[in-house]
Amino acid sequence: MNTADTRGSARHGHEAEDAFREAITVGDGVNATDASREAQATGGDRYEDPNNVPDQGEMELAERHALRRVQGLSTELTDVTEVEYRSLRLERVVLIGVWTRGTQAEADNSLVELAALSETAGALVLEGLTQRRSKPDPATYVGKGKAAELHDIVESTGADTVICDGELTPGQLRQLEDVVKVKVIDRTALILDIFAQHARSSEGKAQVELAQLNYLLPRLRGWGDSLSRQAGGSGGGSGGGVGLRGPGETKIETDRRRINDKMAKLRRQLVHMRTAREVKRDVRRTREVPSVAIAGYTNAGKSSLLNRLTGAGVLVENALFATLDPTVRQARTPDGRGFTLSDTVGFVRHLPHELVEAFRSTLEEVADSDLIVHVVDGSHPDPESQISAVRSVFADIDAVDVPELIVVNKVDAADPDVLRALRTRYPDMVEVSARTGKGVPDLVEALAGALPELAHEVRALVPYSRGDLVARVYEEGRILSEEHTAEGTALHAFVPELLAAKLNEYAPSAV
Ligand SMILES: Nc1nc2c(ncn2[C@@H]2O[C@H](COP(=O)(O)OP(=O)(O)OP(=O)(O)O)[C@@H](O)[C@H]2O)c(=O)[nH]1
Ligand SMILES: [Mg+2]
Repeated sequence: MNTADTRGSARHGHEAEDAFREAITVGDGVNATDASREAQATGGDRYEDPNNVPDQGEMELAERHALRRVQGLSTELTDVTEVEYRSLRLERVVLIGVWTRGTQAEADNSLVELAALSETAGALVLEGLTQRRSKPDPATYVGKGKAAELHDIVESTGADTVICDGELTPGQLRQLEDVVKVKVIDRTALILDIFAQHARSSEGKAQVELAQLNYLLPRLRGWGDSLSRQAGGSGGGSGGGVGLRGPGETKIETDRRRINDKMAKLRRQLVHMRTAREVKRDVRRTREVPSVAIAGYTNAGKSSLLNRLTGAGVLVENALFATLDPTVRQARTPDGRGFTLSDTVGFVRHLPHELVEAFRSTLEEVADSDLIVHVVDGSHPDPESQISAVRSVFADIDAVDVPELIVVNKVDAADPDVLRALRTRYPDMVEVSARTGKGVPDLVEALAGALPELAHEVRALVPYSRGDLVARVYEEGRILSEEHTAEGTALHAFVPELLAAKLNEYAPSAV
């Protein structure tokens, strides 16, 4: 379709003065399936500082790019049965982003990511549009004239939902809906929806539902009056479509107090679940086996890497947020030292704060670990922006003191220039491909080297009745020598503190 230019120049009289700073970009015909997802990039942090007005030159340049289509955004359907299947349960969506700063490429990349998120949620992406503005319109997010254009696009494509690339106020959602006449959801609701679909454990489901209710509460009034929203299934079902799964309209109709009651109940349940998980973790702690958390941007290949390292059989999917429930696996260094490796939920730019709050206890496992393996998608055009998004979550959950090992994955598909830039920036990084296995031995070595030091060197003669202690030295320590004598096992080893104290009972005069 090449109607972009005509759409772009269709200015509305009342906003003529805004004309130069409102350039709407229209995207279509783009495939946000595998190819573009692999090519996706992350844009700048566009909503963090709405007062940061880009300079005039940038804006003028933007004007020249008016009505640029963002390529690669619409869902490609490969066969007819897929079309039928999707039309039953998927929504047809138009994406819209307000681009306040950064480059055109960043703005486009951000919309590509939004398309990937939308598809992960099960939507069919018809168009992607960005508008250049100094800040989002306080009433309708995009400017009034552009909202009217958006309405025309929605009508001509037959879309039933508009997804905005930001967090909108309840008022903005309602007013934009009034103009475009279809359901409008924002990035936060979209991410919550994906989490609702993917949560498996009861803790994960409770966390997501709490986050959804928290999001819903201030929006109760704005939603559901002018448009008839489908009722969502309760508790993370799949009934309501994008943005409406989970609490859904049944809850909208109930009063705030019931929602608050429900939230209080969920919080209580979560405290119990958390206690159970902490007990398990404490058991691991007393064994003094170091814990390594695999963290990183969503789709970076964390689960693939865990599988590669341990053969764990963890779900790998080219979808965002495939993993929501932490998986813990046992692993061993080449010299036999045991440690745990845990897979975690992926991070994303502007992770809704409701979710960071809800997932705090899960994320705290990252903060409590002895080492963070920060997996980076080397095949992404702009991995640095993903690294900084992930690090800002580390800061949120107080994980900044945990040693971090940067592991650049997907080197088989990475651009050599991108890798070169990363190497300069992170000289200690390890390069791997979970797919081909390349670099994995280096990673294992780097991991072994980065585990906390075994500070205690002990010599002990452990009686054969205490075979359990010898087993623990195998598990938690590093054995330098071992000899079976008449009185017991003579050991010379490096071990962690608690174990050293126990072994000292059998040391050292006899050795
Ligand atoms: N080319 C290439 N693709 C990879 C590699 N590692 C993983 N992938 C692909 O990247 C996609 C995401 O992999 P996952 O392991 O699910 O990523 P994740 O980080 O666990 O993702 P979430 O759990 O969704 O946050 C899948 O399609 C993998 O097949 C690699 O080394 N090279
Ligand atoms: Mg995963």
